[in-house]
Amino acid sequence: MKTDLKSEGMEQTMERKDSISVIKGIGEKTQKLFAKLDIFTVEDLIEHYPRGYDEYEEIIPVGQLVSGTIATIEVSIVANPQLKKVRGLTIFTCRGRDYSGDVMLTWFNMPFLKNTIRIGTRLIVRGAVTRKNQSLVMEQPKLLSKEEYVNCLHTLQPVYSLTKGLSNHMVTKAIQTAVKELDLTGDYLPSEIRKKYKLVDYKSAIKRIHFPTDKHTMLEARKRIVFDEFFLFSLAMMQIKKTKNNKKSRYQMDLSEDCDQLIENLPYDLTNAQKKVWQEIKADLTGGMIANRLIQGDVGSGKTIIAALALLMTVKNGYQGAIMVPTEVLAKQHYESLTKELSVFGVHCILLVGSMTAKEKREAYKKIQTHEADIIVGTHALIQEKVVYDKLALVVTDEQHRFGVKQRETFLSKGENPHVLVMSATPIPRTLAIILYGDLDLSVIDELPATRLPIKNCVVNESYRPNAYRFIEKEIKKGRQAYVICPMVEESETMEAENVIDYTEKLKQNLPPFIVVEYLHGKMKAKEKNEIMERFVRGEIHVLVSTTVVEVGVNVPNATIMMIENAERFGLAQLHQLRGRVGRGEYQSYCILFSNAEKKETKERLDILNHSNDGFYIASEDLKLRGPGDLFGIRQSGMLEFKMADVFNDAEILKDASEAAKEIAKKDVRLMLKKYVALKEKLHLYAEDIYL
Ligand SMILES: Nc1ncnc2c1ncn2[C@@H]1O[C@H](COP(=O)(O)OP(=O)(O)OP(=O)(O)O)[C@@H](O)[C@H]1O
Repeated sequence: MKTDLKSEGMEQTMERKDSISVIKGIGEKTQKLFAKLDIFTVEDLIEHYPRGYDEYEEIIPVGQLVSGTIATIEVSIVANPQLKKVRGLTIFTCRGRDYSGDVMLTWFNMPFLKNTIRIGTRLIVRGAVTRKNQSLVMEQPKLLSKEEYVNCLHTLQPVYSLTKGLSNHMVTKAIQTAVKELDLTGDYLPSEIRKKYKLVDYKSAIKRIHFPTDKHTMLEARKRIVFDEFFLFSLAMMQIKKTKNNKKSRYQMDLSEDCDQLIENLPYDLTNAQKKVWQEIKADLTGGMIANRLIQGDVGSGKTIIAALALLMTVKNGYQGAIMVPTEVLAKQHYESLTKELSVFGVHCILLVGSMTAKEKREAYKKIQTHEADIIVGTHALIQEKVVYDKLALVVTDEQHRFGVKQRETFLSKGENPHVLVMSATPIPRTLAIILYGDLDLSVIDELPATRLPIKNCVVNESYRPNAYRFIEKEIKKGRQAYVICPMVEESETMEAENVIDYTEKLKQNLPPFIVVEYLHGKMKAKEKNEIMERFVRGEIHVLVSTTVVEVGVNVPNATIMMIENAERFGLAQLHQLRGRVGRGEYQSYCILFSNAEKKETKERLDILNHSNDGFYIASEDLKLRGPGDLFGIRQSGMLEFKMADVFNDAEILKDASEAAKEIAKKDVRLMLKKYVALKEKLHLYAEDIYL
């Protein structure tokens, strides 16, 4: 019926949940384009916030145009425009002039302009200025009517994320219509919270974030939106914690002497931090409630043995356990170390990864279903539909930030509410972790094994290269191994692969022939990667040249050198992760950071790594220097994806929002009170978005 109303031009009220097709001008084709941006409903559309703003400037004389800037000019067309066709592209060119000079104006694929732009036409145009063959050019400038120009002057024009075929103008127009026609009154955020935290109402926030009159109103709108994102997130986490975590577990366990025996068998003593965390986990598993715990610990702090202990306890209680990791290389490694450590206790581990043959997989499924397998180690393959577990009581996920909440949830649905341990080496401060992982209890391994020698670091330039090669040679002669992280190539994985191969060849020429050098890159098949990694683990490869695929979690304690090319191109947290691949054993380890960058800031940044081996410290320093950026890889996480909020930059708002959520949760976590009806509905939609 809605379409009829639209065609008849009758008054209609748009609903947030309506498809965007109710908006005038959005046909099937445009709808598909919006879908590429994950915009399906009117609500999605109004929550497609600008990624920035364009500030329109005063008209300037052509004589003042500077190449590389954006400017607005008013010119007369002084020669007959030209319309050319070049390889299917129509190019419309004309010469504009004002009292101070000439500029060429060019438009692509807009042949119809010839009907409106002729010799003598006066135009106001805005666009990027470049210089081509000595003349100034504006390509594809925006044509503005006098009225538009006056309206836009000194305002902030929204700039949106787009997709091919969808222009900023189209998105702006659609949002303008939605904001006009949608009833935005009726704020879901309780008024007492708005008052307490000095937040503008929802309607103003939406209007002003898209079409702000000035910076101040935009910032006010932004504050409200960021607050909402954090608030809904925190409240959702609190609900989960209340409803899911406070449930009785059907897998209440007893302590097992075998765990003590495993600790006895280790060639080292657990650190106090490891002991403390193990106590916490034992209390969880024997406590009768479903455990959901995040184990946070710096690289190399020894999280794996904690996972092994928990899995052993699970198996000794007659249940199955699973551990899911982000890469096959890592899965294989965990599989091998668990098999080695646990087979003496009669535990049967199996591996399940994507690269296995259909037959191998079928066998694995069978072993899982019949409980012949006690512990299943694998990648995403573990959550395939075909996998049927038998009494899956514990799920360990490694490096949680690589998995979204959705994947975690799918995994959970495989068992009957198993206990969950999430291992993370992401160095976020405890205060922040408590909020962001609000649905999990938190344990921190804040101590490295005492036997570890601190890694020796150096930041060097090209002139040090021969020394670096000799140093690698010396270490290898002592029986050690080295990682070399290749310069980054951003264009494509294929180019990256070629680059690694070329680089390896060059490196071989610079090292004596007895040194075995191999490479690893993202384009290689999982099987090939595994083979290389296995040979490296066995010590058959001395130097492993790699892209950052080695970053996550591999453990080869015999490797003592990490040499990183173009270190300035990496974030500090990533460099810290890479460096964490060495210094994992009893030998003195070294990290050589190559950088030819001259910039003072770059040097300062790398210097932080040079002087500290503490992930938390490095992260906080990097934050000060660079701002949040993608520092912790947190943006990749499904869980911490906010449309506008930034967990680091907006930490203050995050604190307030979580406080506000706590206040409500304390009184009425399920939002049963009448005054929370709108909030409940909003939260429901939000939660659907992040969990389903
Ligand atoms: N208490 C300890 N004393 C000495 N060595 C230990 C101790 N705990 C673990 N290790 C060893 O330290 C190395 C690193 O441990 P592990 O692989 O568990 O680190 P991790 O915390 O998972 O680090 P990452 O996040 O980098 O993967 C392993 O070789 C492990 O055997």
